[in-house]
Amino acid sequence: MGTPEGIPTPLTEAGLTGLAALRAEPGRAVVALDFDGVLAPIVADPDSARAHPGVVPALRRLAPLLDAVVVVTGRPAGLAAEYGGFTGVPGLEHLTILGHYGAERWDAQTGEVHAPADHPGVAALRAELPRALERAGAAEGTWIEDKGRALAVHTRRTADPDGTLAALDAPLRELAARHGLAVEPGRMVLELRPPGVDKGAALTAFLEERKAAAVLYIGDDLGDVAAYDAVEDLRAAGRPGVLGYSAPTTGEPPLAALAERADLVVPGPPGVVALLEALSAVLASRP
Ligand SMILES: O=P(O)(O)OC[C@H]1O[C@H](O[C@H]2O[C@H](CO)[C@@H](O)[C@H](O)[C@H]2O)[C@H](O)[C@@H](O)[C@@H]1O
Repeated sequence: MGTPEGIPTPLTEAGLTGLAALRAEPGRAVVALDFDGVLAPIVADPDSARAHPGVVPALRRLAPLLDAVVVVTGRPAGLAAEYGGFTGVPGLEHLTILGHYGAERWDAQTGEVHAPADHPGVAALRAELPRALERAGAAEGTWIEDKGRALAVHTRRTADPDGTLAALDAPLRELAARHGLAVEPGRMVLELRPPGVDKGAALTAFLEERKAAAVLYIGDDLGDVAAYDAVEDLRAAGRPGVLGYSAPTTGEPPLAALAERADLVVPGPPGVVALLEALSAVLASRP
């Protein structure tokens, strides 16, 4: 079910209120988007992930109608800018990327990444992780993604991705704790990263900075739960928001932690693009 303009009808009162607020005052609204699984289709090799071809055209139309568009991702901010195709794009001059769960920030206007100093635990972990995975009996196909200021252990390419992930959970948590790092679980991945940031805090700070009157957030993975919490906190404080969920199109089951809370569900990145296009058409035709 959707509106005549092609925007899915929010399933909840809070979502209806949030969408109405965004439509009433788009110039004071922020659209916040996760990268992998929302803007970029999920693929086996994270280095091959690229934004869906419809993303940049859709954002070019939408961004000038809003206060801001922000990408909130676990990726390094500069890498998300590159894989998204967001650099030097007319219409996206004000795009912001909050990378590494908010530790890094990239602004299209400068093309610069702002980041804190490296956490010393990551270098120590880098030296120890391959042996630790061997000791834990990690299944063939388990591999390490070196993200610079974090390390992610992927199991998607093993024979039993969920079983391998479950078996690695305890040893990786022990290892992370020993190096003063946090564990960030995701789709067939456990990331060991510096603590102290999450997508919720990053989103809240960005919305404060923009003095945003309404927000639409779209996520797909466990890292987005903190952003959902942040939007719900803002809603409780009287600031409208819409929670969007980009559901898997690859045969994976939906993630209950988001699917059960979402106001809007769309089918993966193609569904996100369709939503962004419908939204920009509606906003552009306002009297
Ligand atoms: O916050 P996000 O933008 O969703 O990034 C979170 C993690 O995404 C990546 O992993 C996921 O996407 C991969 C590419 O499609 C896929 O192979 C993997 O199974 C997914 O978990 C990325 O590799 C991680 O570094 C990010 O933390």
